[in-house]
Amino acid sequence: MTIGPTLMQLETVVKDRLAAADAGASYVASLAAKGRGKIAQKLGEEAVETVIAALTEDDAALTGEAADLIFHLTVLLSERGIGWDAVAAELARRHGTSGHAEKAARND
Ligand SMILES: N=c1c2ncn([C@@H]3O[C@H](COP(=O)(O)OP(=O)(O)OP(=O)(O)O)[C@@H](O)[C@H]3O)c2ncn1[C@@H]1O[C@H](COP(=O)(O)O)[C@@H](O)[C@H]1O
Repeated sequence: MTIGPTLMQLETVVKDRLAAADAGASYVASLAAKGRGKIAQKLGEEAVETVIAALTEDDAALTGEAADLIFHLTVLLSERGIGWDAVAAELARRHGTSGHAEKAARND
């Protein structure tokens, strides 16, 4: 199992749900209907849960929280119109650049 195709499949489904006129039984559509702030809030909650799992829980729990985190990040990026291809391009641009050099380039 590789992450790339899985993320692209998820992104396709998420974009489809975001475009749906009727939220119906879709979690993605119902979350998006509450607004970008709510999606961002959920992402933040999942990030905290991931950190807690990393520090206090087993590998299975951490893996589950990581999946929740990436799912909600996919929803937020898609709602902003940003695809995983753009994130992949940014990571590829950084590849071979040391983290310190990258930080200096961003001047932070
Ligand atoms: N990967 C996921 C996924 N991961 C987590 N979740 C949902 O994310 C929600 C938030 O998790 P929480 O632990 O915070 O649970 P909660 O207390 O019910 O959430 P809130 O009431 O606080 O919003 C849960 O309802 C999970 O079911 C997901 N819902 C959907 N997907 C994918 O998105 C696709 C589209 O889903 P629908 O929009 O439901 O058709 C699906 O086919 C899946 O591939």
